Amino acid sequence: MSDIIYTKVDEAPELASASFLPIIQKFAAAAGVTVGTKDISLAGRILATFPENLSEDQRQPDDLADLGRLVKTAEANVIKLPNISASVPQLVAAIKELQSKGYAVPDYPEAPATEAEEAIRAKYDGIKGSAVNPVLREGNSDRRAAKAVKNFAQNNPHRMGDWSADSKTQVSSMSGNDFFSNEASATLAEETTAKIVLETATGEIVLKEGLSYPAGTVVDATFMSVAALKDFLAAEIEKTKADGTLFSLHLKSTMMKVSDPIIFGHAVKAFLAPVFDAHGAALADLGVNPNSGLGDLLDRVKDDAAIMADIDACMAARPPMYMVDSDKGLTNLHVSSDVIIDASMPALIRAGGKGWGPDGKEADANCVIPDNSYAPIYDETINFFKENGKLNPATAGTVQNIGLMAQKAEEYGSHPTTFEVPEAGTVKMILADGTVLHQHEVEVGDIWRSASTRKAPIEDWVNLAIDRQKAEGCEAIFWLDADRAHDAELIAYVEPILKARGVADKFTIMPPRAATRASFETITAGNNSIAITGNVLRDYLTDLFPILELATSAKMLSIVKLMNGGGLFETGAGGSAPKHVQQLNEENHLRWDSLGEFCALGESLTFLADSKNNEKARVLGQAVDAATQGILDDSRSPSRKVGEPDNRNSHYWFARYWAEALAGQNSDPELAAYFAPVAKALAEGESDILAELAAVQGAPADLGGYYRTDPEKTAAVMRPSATLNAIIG
Ligand SMILES: NC(=O)C1=CN([C@@H]2O[C@H](COP(=O)(O)OP(=O)(O)OC[C@H]3O[C@@H](n4cnc5c(N)ncnc54)[C@H](OP(=O)(O)O)[C@@H]3O)[C@@H](O)[C@H]2O)C=CC1
Ligand SMILES: O=C(O)CCC(=O)C(=O)O
Ligand SMILES: [Mg+2]
Repeated sequence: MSDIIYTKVDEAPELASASFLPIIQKFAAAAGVTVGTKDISLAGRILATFPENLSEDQRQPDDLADLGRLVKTAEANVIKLPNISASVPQLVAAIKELQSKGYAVPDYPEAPATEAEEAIRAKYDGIKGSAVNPVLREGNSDRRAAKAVKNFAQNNPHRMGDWSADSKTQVSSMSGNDFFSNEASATLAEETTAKIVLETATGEIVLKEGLSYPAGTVVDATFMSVAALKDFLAAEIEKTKADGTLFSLHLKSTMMKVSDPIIFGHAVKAFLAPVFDAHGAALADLGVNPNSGLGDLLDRVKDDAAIMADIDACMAARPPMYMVDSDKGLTNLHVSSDVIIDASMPALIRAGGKGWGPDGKEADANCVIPDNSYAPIYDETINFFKENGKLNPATAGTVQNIGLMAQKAEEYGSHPTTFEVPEAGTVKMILADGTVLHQHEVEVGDIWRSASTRKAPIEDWVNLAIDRQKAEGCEAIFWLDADRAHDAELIAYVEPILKARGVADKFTIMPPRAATRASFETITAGNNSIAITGNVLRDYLTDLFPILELATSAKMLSIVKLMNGGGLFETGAGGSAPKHVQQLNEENHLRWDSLGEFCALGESLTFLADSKNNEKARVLGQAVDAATQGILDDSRSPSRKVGEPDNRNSHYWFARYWAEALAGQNSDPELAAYFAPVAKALAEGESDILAELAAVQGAPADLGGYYRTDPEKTAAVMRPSATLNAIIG
């Protein structure tokens, strides 16, 4: 096993790796540190799942499973780049591409009819959505901006849209009968197994059995009423029209891969209600599944003039929609993974509450977030900016995050226990001894789910928060609502630990809405705060605050201290930025910023030094930090525009600063001697290297694929400088 594992992923970060990883491997080798890769890309995971469909030489090992085992050991030292959490359209596209390349993987069965198809569908459902992060996250999350990054953002504030008090932008959520209001929660006194059944007028359907929970697990159950959801969506469409704003829907269909695509599908149906009323049977015959989005629907009905005419008439009568890409006519409802709440809401807020309309112009938006569990943080953020104007990144303090995440905590681990209710009845969660832990009366189509959170992760999270508060000495808030069932169970864990460690006075506990306001007040005054949150708010806040403070979450330090002693270093909090690949394909410019990778690499090397007493790794890590500082100080980050320095240029500068720092240090003369000529060659090659990098920009770039690019073509595109390649080898 290599000392450090660098994950192979998809899209922009993977392209960046084609340029950056050879540099890392060369520098690490000089210190005897090995850096290997594991393939967790969408295409790689598909291939690893269907060995029986592939020839011997096409097969590939299940690297995700290997990594899943590794992160449960003290040996783990993994740099995890953002990967695709695939929606069905993305999954289908990846399958098509693999098939076209000669990999005989099966089609995705949209409507499985046989047992064999059911089995294939079950395998693909395991690959779908957020299927990687939950496997690797065997620890809680510590995300913050490194000091150097925050200082840089304050000294070089990004542009922010103005907020005005009369902005019509607002957040709209259900008035009840949602996951938030129906939640029940209990902490299990003893270890137990459990099953989930649906009792109907005619009998009992077992939804799930064989669940097992250790003592101390917090087990929740809740449901969203589909009738209430439908009424809400219909009313919001009317309200948006009356207000003259854009209709926008913000969900997390990737991480909430069972519940949110269903909610998304209801929105598609609500928006096109007259069309579904008039053509329901025809649409079903064409294989339309509203959960797959408007894009898929239009593709299936495009040859039916009558349906198309009714769609056009319906759209004309509806409020304008918030657009993903107005030039291409891609709406909010085209693909469920195109608008992901953690990125979409902060982007809209950063823009002064503006979204893009179908006319390509900015407008105020009605932000529809059906469930009330977490919507209040966005509502309160918007209220705060309407009252106080936009945040000033030059003077604002920072909000760090300590997130409860380990072992599939909370909603993000709830997929195996989420159900679209097949018949009206009572859902019961029944423990081994017959106790009914939770029960709900439900109707057909209601979305019922149970989430669980284990004791060890909760305790680890509280202790991590205590350590981090001690290190920072700043305000620290547990974002927990004593009036919410689940949060009340967590508070029962939190308070005794704080008391026992004598630090209760250092922390406050506040519901998310109040915590949002308090945190904005704190950072507006130039001070810092630590948000200690559950898993969903971890995800949301580590985009919200960074996007407002630093312009992007890609620059965040994201450390997962694994519970069994290993380290997982996630790069940034951002995703894989598909738009960046498109730009590279069209004009050979990659605007991806690898700052997250730089930060993670420094942490990973320092962790290696500490865990394996590897002093050479420490020297490498310290030099990485110096190189990262150099990138910031000298503004060597990629530009967004073709013809200007891009991701590849930033890697050249990183290599150069890294080599110079290693050559200039005196803790390890051997490393200094090795890197002196490297640094010299990089400096002397500067004008040639920059010219070679600049020469390729402007023309289209061929990567030989999207989900599975051709390694040679990719290397040719991402490493176009012969001079640099000769130095790196
Ligand atoms: N940890 C993980 O594995 C994660 C994976 N994802 C996956 O990523 C994909 C895209 O998700 P999306 O919601 O669009 O979020 P992204 O974070 O990919 O993108 C949002 C925007 O942030 C900017 N951005 C993000 N990272 C960088 C970077 N390193 N350098 C420069 N700019 C950056 C880009 O803005 P601009 O275009 O203006 O330059 C981008 O369009 C999905 O498949 C999703 O599932 C998403 C989040 C986390
Ligand atoms: O796993 C995913 O799909 C996204 C993860 C994410 O957004 C995050 O952890 O911030
Ligand atoms: Mg996120």
